[in-house]
Amino acid sequence: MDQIFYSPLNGVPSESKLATYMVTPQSPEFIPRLNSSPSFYSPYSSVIANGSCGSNGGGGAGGVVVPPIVAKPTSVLGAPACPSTAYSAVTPIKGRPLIRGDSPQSTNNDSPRLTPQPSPPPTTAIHQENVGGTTYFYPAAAAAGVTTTSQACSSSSPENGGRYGQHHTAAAAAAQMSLSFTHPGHVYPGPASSVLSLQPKTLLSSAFFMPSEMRSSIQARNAISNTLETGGMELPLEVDNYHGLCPLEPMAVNLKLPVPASSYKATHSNTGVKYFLRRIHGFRLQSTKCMSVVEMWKKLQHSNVVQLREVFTTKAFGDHSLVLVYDYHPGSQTLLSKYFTPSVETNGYTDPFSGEARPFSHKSSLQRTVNGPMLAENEIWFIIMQLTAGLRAIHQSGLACRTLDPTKIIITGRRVRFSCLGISDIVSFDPNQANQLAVITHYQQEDLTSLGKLVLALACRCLHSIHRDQVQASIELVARNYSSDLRNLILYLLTTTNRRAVSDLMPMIGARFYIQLDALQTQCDMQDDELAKEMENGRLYRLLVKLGCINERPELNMDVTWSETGDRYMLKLFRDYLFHSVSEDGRPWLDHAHIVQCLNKLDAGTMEKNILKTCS
Ligand SMILES: Nc1ncnc2c1ncn2[C@@H]1O[C@H](COP(=O)(O)OP(=O)(O)OP(=O)(O)O)[C@@H](O)[C@H]1O
Repeated sequence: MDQIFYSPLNGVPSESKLATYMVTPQSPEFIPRLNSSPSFYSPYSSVIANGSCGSNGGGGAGGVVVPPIVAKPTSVLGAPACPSTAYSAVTPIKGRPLIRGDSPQSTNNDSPRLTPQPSPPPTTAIHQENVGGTTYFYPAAAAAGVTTTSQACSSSSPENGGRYGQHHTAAAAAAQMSLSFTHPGHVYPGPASSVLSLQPKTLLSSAFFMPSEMRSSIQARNAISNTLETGGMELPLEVDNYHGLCPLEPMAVNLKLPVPASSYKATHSNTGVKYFLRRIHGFRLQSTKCMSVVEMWKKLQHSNVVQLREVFTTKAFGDHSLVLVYDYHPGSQTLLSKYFTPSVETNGYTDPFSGEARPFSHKSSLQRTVNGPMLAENEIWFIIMQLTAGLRAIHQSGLACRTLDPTKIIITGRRVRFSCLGISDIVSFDPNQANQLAVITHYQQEDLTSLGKLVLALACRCLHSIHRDQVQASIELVARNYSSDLRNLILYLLTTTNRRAVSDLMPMIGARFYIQLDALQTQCDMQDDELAKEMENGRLYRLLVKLGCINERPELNMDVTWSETGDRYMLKLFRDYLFHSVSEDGRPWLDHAHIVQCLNKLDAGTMEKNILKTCS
């Protein structure tokens, strides 16, 4: 529970138990107030009417309106003339299904449920009433409202021939035109029209929850992040400040790094945050001078770079190991596994006209790849843009990537990141090197050549395409299938006679940049909308937690401060109104919109009244 304390502002008497659970419209948080004076910004006035004896002409059910805030508990618990203890919030089920753009209210035109009404100005005048030993507090304005509503109630009583519940409630709603949500901003207003057109066909569930693809992808990432599979490897329980090591690759040998290495996911022992550890096997740090380079890498923050967090040496693995700690991005794939791994035959059928099986194929050997179809040009440019963005940040920091290889670039969803940066700088650090800058410039040029090879391999969807004797054929393939801009970019990067710079690639990307920017911003809009939805869901969840903690505590021996008696009994009635409503013929009446709407009203502290009928 959130421990938020407010200074007293209005005049609700401190004896009120309700004050303990008051939710302020300004900040609808649970306010535990033990041994402190009450502190409310404005009167809490969520109204729950209790069931009471009575009958109507229609179905033998009856109801009364009780004062706002609290009701007389004995009218339910000890109603002598009403043997039935069952009560129900009668709500018609005549509504049509909720469709996009509908508010839950609009589905039931003849529903007795109350519509949000304009709220009265905050008042500090409190009306106090003692009924049967229980003291009730409500704002003076509400007290007047009660009178009005009670009068409306009697005028539509069964004796007057009205259908008591519905007519009465409608009258109550009419009598409270001046009441409303104090904070209409606390309700998800539905998607913006700009987002609506981007979403797949509306499902009712999407009105409340995120799309199932988004949920399953987040769930998959979380599952990967939480896994503790060690793959049968004997690993130390703790390595420096990290525990829960899980290997991320079966073999402890890394082919693309200058030294044997292995990678793990691990949890930081103090913070519980997960990190990616790259262990360099059997490595002794010769000189601490290389720590200056480590510091430079640690400072480099970019959305296309996996950030280096720290470097330490350890003997926990039984040897002298160097461990580099990076940010962990669950669900990542290397570019190699995503784009250069042979696709699996799904049905056992092999196309006899593909690959080497067709010797006189018009296809070149480059095209006879089983890595999947050639990529759409936009996808290649999307990768180029992210790689050049990351590379630009690296080079501008006076560093070089040095491991620009498909196994050392990871892709998470649509995000591409350089991974394992700084390893080459540490393991091949030469303290005697006089001109470090000249060396870096050389490595930066090598980065650009490697980038050219990678783009060529991506365009041909084949790693063989960058072999010396294949390069010419590969570039012809690119010229045939893609724009001249892509071909020119590759040629520029592979022409090692000129001094190249990553910033020169920007004009070649040109207006494609705007396409990608548009795609990203559209994605941001959609995610923003989902966030708004989930924010409201989180608020409702907290509210339910609070209700759940208070409701149904018979073990507290009918203590008046608990829910079986006294003020908190109203919360139990409200819970039943939320979840246990039945239709007029006694069938369970389940409506998500009703629950959401009622919780929102509770949270906002509306002055509305609901009728609960006792079943005869
Ligand atoms: N920062 C990271 N967060 C999460 N997973 C990562 C991260 N960096 C790499 N990985 C994943 O860890 C696994 C191992 O990475 P590694 O760089 O060793 O790739 P590799 O293909 O095994 O390379 P090599 O052939 O050189 O061993 C890969 O599946 C990669 O997707």
